[in-house]
Amino acid sequence: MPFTIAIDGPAASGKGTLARALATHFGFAHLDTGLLYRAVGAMGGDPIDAAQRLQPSDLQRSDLRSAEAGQAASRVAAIPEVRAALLEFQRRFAATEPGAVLDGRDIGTVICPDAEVKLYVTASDTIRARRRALELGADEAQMLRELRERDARDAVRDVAPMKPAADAVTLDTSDMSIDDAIAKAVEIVERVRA
Ligand SMILES: Nc1ncnc2c1ncn2[C@@H]1O[C@H](COP(=O)(O)OP(=O)(O)O)[C@@H](O)[C@H]1O
Ligand SMILES: Nc1ccn([C@@H]2O[C@H](COP(=O)(O)OP(=O)(O)O)[C@@H](O)[C@H]2O)c(=O)n1
Repeated sequence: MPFTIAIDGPAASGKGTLARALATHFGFAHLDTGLLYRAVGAMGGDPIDAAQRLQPSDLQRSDLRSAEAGQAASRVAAIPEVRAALLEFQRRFAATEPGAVLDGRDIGTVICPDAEVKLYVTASDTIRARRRALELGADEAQMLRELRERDARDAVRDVAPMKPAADAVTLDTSDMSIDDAIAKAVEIVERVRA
């Protein structure tokens, strides 16, 4: 039986950091599902067509981490046909790996509703903006506006909106160092695996 860890939460809350650390700690495979939407947004043209033609090599583009790519991702992510085109790949990843960590917005609610562990990672928007500004070398106030706009769009869309699954454990990392957050996440997973 595969063991799946679902990690959701708003932009720059620390999902990817925790997902990578958990994958390393437990020897699991990791899928950053945001990259799929970022790649579709960056491909240009008709987003539905882009999602249907998406190849693993499209995820290797070097421009996917930018704030602009994040905004473009959030716009194409609201299109139901784009989400439908990406769903099977994500589910298959979780089902075929003996242990898998997926991070995104709808992993615990839509992609892997039966995941053994569901984390909803949050932090205050000002702290998230500061972290992302530091990461990208960008202006903090601009990052705050960008994150708020993207979170609002992700939370209100009709299909697979960003929200915690009913059975998710919320981890607020506002006052946690990266090491503290990783230790807490490992502890939550270990409690389930025991
Ligand atoms: N607990 C934390 N304390 C300080 N910085 C953090 C923490 N968690 C993550 N970061 C940093 O914040 C930025 C965003 O984290 P990331 O894991 O990419 O978030 P997400 O995947 O949710 O967008 C990265 O630069 C990361 O190193
Ligand atoms: N499972 C997912 C993952 C990302 N996304 C969309 O893709 C965008 C980029 O996601 P991301 O996880 O790479 O963004 P960050 O949280 O790293 O800033 C999000 O703002 C969402 O609109 C989604 O809708 N569903």
